[in-house]
Amino acid sequence: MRDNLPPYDSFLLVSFGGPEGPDDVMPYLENVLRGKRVPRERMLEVAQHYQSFGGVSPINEQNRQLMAAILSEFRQHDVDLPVYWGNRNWKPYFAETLQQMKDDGCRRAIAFFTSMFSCYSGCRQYRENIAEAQAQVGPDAPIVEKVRMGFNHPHFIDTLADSVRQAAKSLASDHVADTLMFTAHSIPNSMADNCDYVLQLNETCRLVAEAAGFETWELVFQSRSGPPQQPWLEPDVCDRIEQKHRESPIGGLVLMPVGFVSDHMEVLYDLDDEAATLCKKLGIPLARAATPGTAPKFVQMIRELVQERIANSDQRAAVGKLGPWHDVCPQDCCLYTPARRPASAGR
Ligand SMILES: C=CC1=C(C)c2cc3[nH]c(cc4nc(cc5[nH]c(cc1n2)c(C)c5CCC(=O)O)C(CCC(=O)O)=C4C)c(C)c3C=C
Ligand SMILES: [Fe+2]
Ligand SMILES: [Fe+2]
Repeated sequence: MRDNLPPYDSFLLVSFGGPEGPDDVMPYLENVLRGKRVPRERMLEVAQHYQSFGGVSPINEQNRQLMAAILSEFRQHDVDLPVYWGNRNWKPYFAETLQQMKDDGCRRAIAFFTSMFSCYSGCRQYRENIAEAQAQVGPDAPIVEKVRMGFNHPHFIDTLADSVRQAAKSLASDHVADTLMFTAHSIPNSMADNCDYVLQLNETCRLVAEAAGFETWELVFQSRSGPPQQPWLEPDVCDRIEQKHRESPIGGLVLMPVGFVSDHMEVLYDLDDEAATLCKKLGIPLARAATPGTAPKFVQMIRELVQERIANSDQRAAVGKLGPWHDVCPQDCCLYTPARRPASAGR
């Protein structure tokens, strides 16, 4: 069956999407939270975060810039694929992008998801979304195959380590960066139980800390949205900063948003506003490390993940203990209870 597949003829950037004006905020959040157990008060609270930035999330502009950087990287390295972009929660939605790709004659795409760690939200849900979009477009919809997770790719580790070193340096003139905390999106424990999210995050943090010259580090979580009675991954970033500072005063804190590839609203609000306000109150010097954005090594990683897939190469760059992650997700990959429809298309 795989032997009869058409050659790869396109690249698809798969992302989350964000509102582009005040009227978009509520419909966007309704999309994000569909099927999720999140109290309405939390939804309204998050709506205020977006409204305080004029209702515009920077994520879409960041993805446009990432697309341009990927296209330029492809051109410089003879990767002859057109670049497309689709989102789960805002325009351009996957169905319109796949329709456009079909109209342009694309039959088989390689996809990069803007999630570096495996969980329902960052892996399986995207594959389900793509399968639904393919069903809408019809039998000639392009096949979509994702590249493997890049959490332990050497260029990703280098990108984050550069960023941690840079942040530590920005503190160094009058304060010593003695504390390194990595933050990732909290998820329900019941979601974390069925995937390798925490395993992969710990491995990335360990590798980045080592490369950046930190002997100790901690992984903490942010942007929790569940009801109080539902256990989500902890500790929360602000709780942990406060607790750690009480145990032994922090001389200088580097916060690295390891779980996010660009400075979107959850980074700007939960870290640059909330965590920064807390640090100011406690007198803790803080440097927030930059997310990858369009960093050249990050874009190079995306290009190399695409090339290894096209070449069907057995050379798979990966550092650390876990080895290169799977190209094709197994049937039960990143399941989330209550059980959902199997994601059989959008491999
Ligand atoms: C049950 C899990 C999650 C809920 C509920 C949730 C609510 C929620 N999320 C955002 C905005 C963003 N989330 C992003 C990433 C992200 N979200 C979850 C899980 C839940 N979010 C995970 C595991 C992740 C990381 C993996 C991924 O899908 O990317 C992002 C960043 C997306 C990106 O491409 O960088 C945003 C933005 C809101 C507003 C929200 C509602 C309260
Ligand atoms: Fe989220
Ligand atoms: Fe997966």
